[in-house]
Amino acid sequence: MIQLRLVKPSLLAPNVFSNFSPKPGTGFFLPPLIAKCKPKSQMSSYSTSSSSSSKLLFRQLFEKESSTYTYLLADISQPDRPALLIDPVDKTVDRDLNVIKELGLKLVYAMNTHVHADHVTGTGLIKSKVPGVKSIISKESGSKADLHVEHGDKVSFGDLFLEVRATPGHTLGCVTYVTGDGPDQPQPRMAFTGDALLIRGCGRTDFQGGSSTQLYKSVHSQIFTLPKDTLLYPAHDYRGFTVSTVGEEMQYNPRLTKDEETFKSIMENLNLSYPKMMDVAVPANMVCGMQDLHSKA
Ligand SMILES: N[C@@H](CCC(=O)N[C@@H](CSS)C(=O)NCC(=O)O)C(=O)O
Repeated sequence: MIQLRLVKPSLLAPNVFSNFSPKPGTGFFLPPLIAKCKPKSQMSSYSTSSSSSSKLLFRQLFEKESSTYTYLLADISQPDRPALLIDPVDKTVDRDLNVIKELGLKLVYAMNTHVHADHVTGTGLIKSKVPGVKSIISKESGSKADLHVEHGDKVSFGDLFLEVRATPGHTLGCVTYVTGDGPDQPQPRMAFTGDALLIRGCGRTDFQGGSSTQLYKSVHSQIFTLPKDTLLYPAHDYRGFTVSTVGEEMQYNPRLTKDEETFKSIMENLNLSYPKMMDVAVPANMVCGMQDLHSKA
């Protein structure tokens, strides 16, 4: 297995938006499937067709109580068909694990885009049911997990990989996972935006270290700089949308197409009530769904 070089986390610039590339510094080695990469900004024409790669198996799964999307990705060109889940929900873990079994996949990672406030992550349950699966969340989230990622890291599964882009604003530790840029990676690219960017909307910024200024800057610098045909897959949708593109949201997003001051005013006046599950979900998600295990320890 190839060992990939990492930049020491402490050497990364605190403001990732002024300079996307990780700063050069002393390298060290971490678990081999997570490494630093340097994304390229590209522009191209866009369409709404789905992404294709002979290697990628992709499923979008839905949990209806919290209107959450969970994403399953696997490299089916590999004999062991390594797979990962992005934003699994505790209530739908059995369904998701059953699909993984039916498709003959080997689940390697259960990842979160951020500390969710409206539902409990499925990561903890998955780990208790499938030995060997590693939980992943951003270091910036302050949450406990097996592996912590930072802006610029790369999460590999088989020949495919996801690039980590910091997209704070909904919470401080929000990240967007973007499929790789390169030969054999899915085209168009796919971005799993968590609650940073929703289809024709965005995540609220009124709790958990949220900031409308940060959200505006991070979406513009880390998502809207992706190729326009990049497919956008959010963590939630409340109106029945399933997918969008960078080009579409740059043109039609009713919040993020505005100037920064107007955006801030929109966000200050959303008047949303707090998520019903917030008091249960946040503490559980700060330990990546391992609350029962930790309380018994
Ligand atoms: N009613 C739901 C919570 C709805 C909500 O607040 N959604 C969040 C993402 S989950 S924390 C959000 O950012 N919404 C933005 C928007 O514009 O709707 C519940 O009680 O769980």
